[in-house]
Amino acid sequence: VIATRNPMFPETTFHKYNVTQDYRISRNVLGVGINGKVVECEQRTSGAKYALKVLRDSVKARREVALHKMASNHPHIVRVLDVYENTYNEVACILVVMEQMKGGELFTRIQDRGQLAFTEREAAKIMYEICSAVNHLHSMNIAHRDIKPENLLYSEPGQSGVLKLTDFGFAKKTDDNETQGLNTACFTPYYCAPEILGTGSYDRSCDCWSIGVVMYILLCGYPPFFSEHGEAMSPGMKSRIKSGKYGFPSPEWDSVSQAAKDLIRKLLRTDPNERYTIKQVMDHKWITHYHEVPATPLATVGMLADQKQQWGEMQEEFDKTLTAMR
Ligand SMILES: c1cc2nc(N[C@H]3CCCNC3)c3c(n2n1)NCC3
Repeated sequence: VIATRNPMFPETTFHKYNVTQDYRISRNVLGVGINGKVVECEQRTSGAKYALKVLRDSVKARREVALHKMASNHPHIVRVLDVYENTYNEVACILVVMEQMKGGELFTRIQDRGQLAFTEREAAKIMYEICSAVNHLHSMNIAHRDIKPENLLYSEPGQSGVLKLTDFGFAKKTDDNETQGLNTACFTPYYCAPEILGTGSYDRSCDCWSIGVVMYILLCGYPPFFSEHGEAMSPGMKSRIKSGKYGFPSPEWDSVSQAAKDLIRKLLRTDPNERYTIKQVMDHKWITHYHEVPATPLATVGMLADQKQQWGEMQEEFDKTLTAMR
């Protein structure tokens, strides 16, 4: 069957025939996102298991799928195998077949380590993997804009698992079209104020903020910004984020390296223009020389277990801040 060309995203072709011709869809729901659910499916020819995401057809769904598929040929981004445009109970749907992530979420994996200490060097390796995925996206002018713990999954349980980024529901192209428009012959950009030219990099900078928050949680087991008594996005929390108020409290941060704290300071800058770009992160020795980072045991495993009941609130606050930044 020939996959037809899709005018919306010329480089992405969606199969028009029914996904059930190629895959048996199981009832086993793997996960639920705000823009669709993920169920297990089995490829009929090979019997191999995959993850299927069902989205109602829309411009937003097509953008998500096109950007994810464009970016998915990276070792730390969930691979997209096939995309279908089907009608399902008379509703137009987009169905994405992806590799199935069977190793659970990043922080669940760390929490379940029990007695085996989680070290700063392991945190640095994890950050290197996440940053390489983000570097790949930003070099394609794609901003993910939803980098958070539940979108960082392991491919397999146990040591063979590879950490990957998923969920492109908020991703967007950042080569901002107005600059393209302004590059036409009649316009001489060098007289133009910077804010007119735009750099389209504000979206990318929210990915670097997320990286800073994930790195902070990896190193201590709790988030840098939290509201008093857990109410969602309290005024105090909003001003703290704007003021960038957070610390490296004793004793859990005392043994963390200066290089790690330096990188966090560069990522959790409230002014997006001052915040490190992913290029600068990939030049930071704590990331590129992660194998030389001290293997100091961290308080993370114990703290994640103690903060278990606050974890849901932390995720909600992460979401509220991402929403505010997008
Ligand atoms: C590929 C994609 C995917 N997404 C998943 N879950 C999503 C749900 C929405 C938030 N992000 C993660 C799960 C998976 N997979 N596998 N396996 C278990 C759960």
